[in-house]
Amino acid sequence: MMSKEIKTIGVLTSGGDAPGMNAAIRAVVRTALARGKRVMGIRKGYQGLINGDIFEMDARSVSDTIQRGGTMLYTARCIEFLQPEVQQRGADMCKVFGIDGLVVIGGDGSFKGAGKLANLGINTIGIPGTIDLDIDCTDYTIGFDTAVNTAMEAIDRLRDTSTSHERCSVVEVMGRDAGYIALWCGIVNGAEYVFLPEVQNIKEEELIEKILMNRKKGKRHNLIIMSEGVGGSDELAKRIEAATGIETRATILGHLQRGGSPTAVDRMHASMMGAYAVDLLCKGESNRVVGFKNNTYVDFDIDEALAMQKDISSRQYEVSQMLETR
Ligand SMILES: Nc1ncnc2c1ncn2[C@@H]1O[C@H](COP(=O)(O)OP(=O)(O)OP(=O)(O)O)[C@@H](O)[C@H]1O
Ligand SMILES: O=P(O)(O)OC[C@H]1O[C@](O)(CO)[C@@H](O)[C@@H]1O
Ligand SMILES: [Mg+2]
Repeated sequence: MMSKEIKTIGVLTSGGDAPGMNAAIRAVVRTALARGKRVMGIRKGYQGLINGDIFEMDARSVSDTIQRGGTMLYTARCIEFLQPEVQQRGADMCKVFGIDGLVVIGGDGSFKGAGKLANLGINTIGIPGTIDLDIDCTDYTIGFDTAVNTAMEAIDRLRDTSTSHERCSVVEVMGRDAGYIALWCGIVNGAEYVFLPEVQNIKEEELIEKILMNRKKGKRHNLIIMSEGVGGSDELAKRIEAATGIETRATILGHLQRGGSPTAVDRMHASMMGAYAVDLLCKGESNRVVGFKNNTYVDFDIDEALAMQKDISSRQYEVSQMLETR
């Protein structure tokens, strides 16, 4: 059977924003126009889709956006979209606006929504846009590089003040279920200890012991990095201070990690993935997620991609432990 020819491509961003989403939107819009398609921008993720917050885009709509953080299409976590009747409303709204192909830029939750629309007859393609790096079918997710560099620079600054006061710092970085930002910062900021949601055997006594040993060795500063998913940085700081007598401060970096101008790495992956997604739609594909594996752009069935479970790199974790102060 001949696959239907896509005439109008919609694009939306969903879930947490990520630096590089604008570069991905720009690539979708300009590639689609280059392939002779109409493009419709959908504001506020699935919320805007069901509300019909949809407008036509041209090449100029994405001018001066490649260097900007956030998403020019806005984003949302639309809880209603978990309901089948609301998903049907989304598919109907696509038809009202003539959208027969849809690119969804977001994380794993957003891909579940895209899968539902694909089952309702809208050709959909997902592009991994999340600072969390928590999608297994791809080695890269748009936003991670910018976010981890932002966290690294912030932690370098904390080290200056912490060392001057001979304090211990507990820093909480983003990652609800995923420890990638924490693990990377553990290595690139030279932390004494990292707490990750993927590693359950937290040994607080070992950490206290290490801080006391470090003080004996003349070390003036200790850095402990914790993923948001582990949580409790304030309480941990209080327990460390009580057990060691060393002044300890907790800092939660929070949403500042999601903002800022995207790095070259993010702009490049976003541009390549955006173009790849449109080409998949032009080939009649649907229910696919774009990935970057072994230095090549690839695509996977959404359901297969969602069934894959991403774990942290055991080698990176091993190296982070080896490089801690001994
Ligand atoms: N099971 C589902 N069925 C339909 N839609 C879903 C489903 N799960 C999530 N979505 C839609 O996708 C949106 C974004 O999902 P979620 O909040 O999990 O973020 P995400 O895309 O995983 O991104 P990130 O984790 O980086 O913030 C949800 O608010 C909802 O609109
Ligand atoms: O912006 P919100 O809704 O507070 O979500 C925060 C979550 O989003 C993420 O930043 C991913 O987008 C997670 O690291 C974090 O747990
Ligand atoms: Mg997610």
